[in-house]
Amino acid sequence: MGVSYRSAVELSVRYRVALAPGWVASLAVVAPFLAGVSIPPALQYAPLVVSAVLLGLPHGAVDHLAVARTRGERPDWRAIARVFALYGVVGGAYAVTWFLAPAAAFVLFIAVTWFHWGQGDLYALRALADADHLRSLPQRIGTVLVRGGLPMLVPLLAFPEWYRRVATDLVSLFAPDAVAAIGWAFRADVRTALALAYGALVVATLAVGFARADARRLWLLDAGETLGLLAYFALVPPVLAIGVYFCLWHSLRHVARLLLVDDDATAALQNRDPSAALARFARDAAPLTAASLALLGGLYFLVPNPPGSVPEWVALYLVFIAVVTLPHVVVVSIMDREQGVWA
Ligand SMILES: CC1=C(/C=C/C(C)=C/C=C/C(C)=C/C=O)C(C)(C)CCC1
Ligand SMILES: [Fe+2]
Repeated sequence: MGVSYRSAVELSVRYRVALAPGWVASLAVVAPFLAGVSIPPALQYAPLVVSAVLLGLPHGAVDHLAVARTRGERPDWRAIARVFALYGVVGGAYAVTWFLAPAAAFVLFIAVTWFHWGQGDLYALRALADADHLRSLPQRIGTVLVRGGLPMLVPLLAFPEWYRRVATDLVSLFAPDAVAAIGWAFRADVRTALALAYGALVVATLAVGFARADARRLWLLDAGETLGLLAYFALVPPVLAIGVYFCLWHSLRHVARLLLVDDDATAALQNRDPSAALARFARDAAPLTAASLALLGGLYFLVPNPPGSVPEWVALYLVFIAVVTLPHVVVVSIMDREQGVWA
């Protein structure tokens, strides 16, 4: 079975709306670093802050409508209630885990994001770019691990001290000493072993894809994105790199996916009116984005060591993102199954 999607929307529109902005943004962000210009650390937090209202947080705020729409149904209150229950149970349990075992919760956050951002790119390659070289399940698993490893592993290899600082900021909201439990991850021998294993996976996955590709152009797109992001995450400090990637790569691609399961938004895209399609998304996402920000405010009062600086507020925001990402991954995995992304 092949992946199912709305081929009704032309490839050029899918490229322009979903894929090109991420390419342009990552090139624009990497350029100053190649030129040796440094960006003040305070400014590096800006994209993550912006992601709370633009694309980032909102991309998950349509989950309550997404499963029904993917199945070609109108979301009724039962469908919506099921997703709310999922968020309450899975997100609630994970929130409790942050209080009880923050270091373990952090490691789980990295692992879940690794999978989730990889799965997003698998969909984008197959359904948005029409790539045909990922023919077997092992290739798809390899691609998910490679794509998710770009934002989650490459920064650990290239900027271990930044990575440790952010990990410390998150864990310290709950227990300042607990970060010692993940000190092993920053050791040179561990990072070298991870780099070798990951490098081998990248080469193997791209090589098998090359051998199986009918359309070399689309394999080139995959290889170009992979190696381009590898350079991007190796050169741009991670808070900035991940902030931009989160909004304009992962979230934008997922928003495009949501537009393609919404009949009215799809019609707008067919009419080459992406603004009308995005306006529909904004309307759908606004209520739960606002509710999420209120919950984030509530979390401030619950953590043992509330934030007092921008990095600490961003850490609190990331903990909140972690909690909502776990149920979000369940929703996206159901969409994957319905759309045959892995099949
Ligand atoms: C900011 C940052 C990090 C983590 C970011 C994560 C894990 C973000 C996850 C966002 C999600 C899951 C969004 C939903 O789709 C690292 C890697 C510790 C390195 C230092 C900078
Ligand atoms: Fe997502």
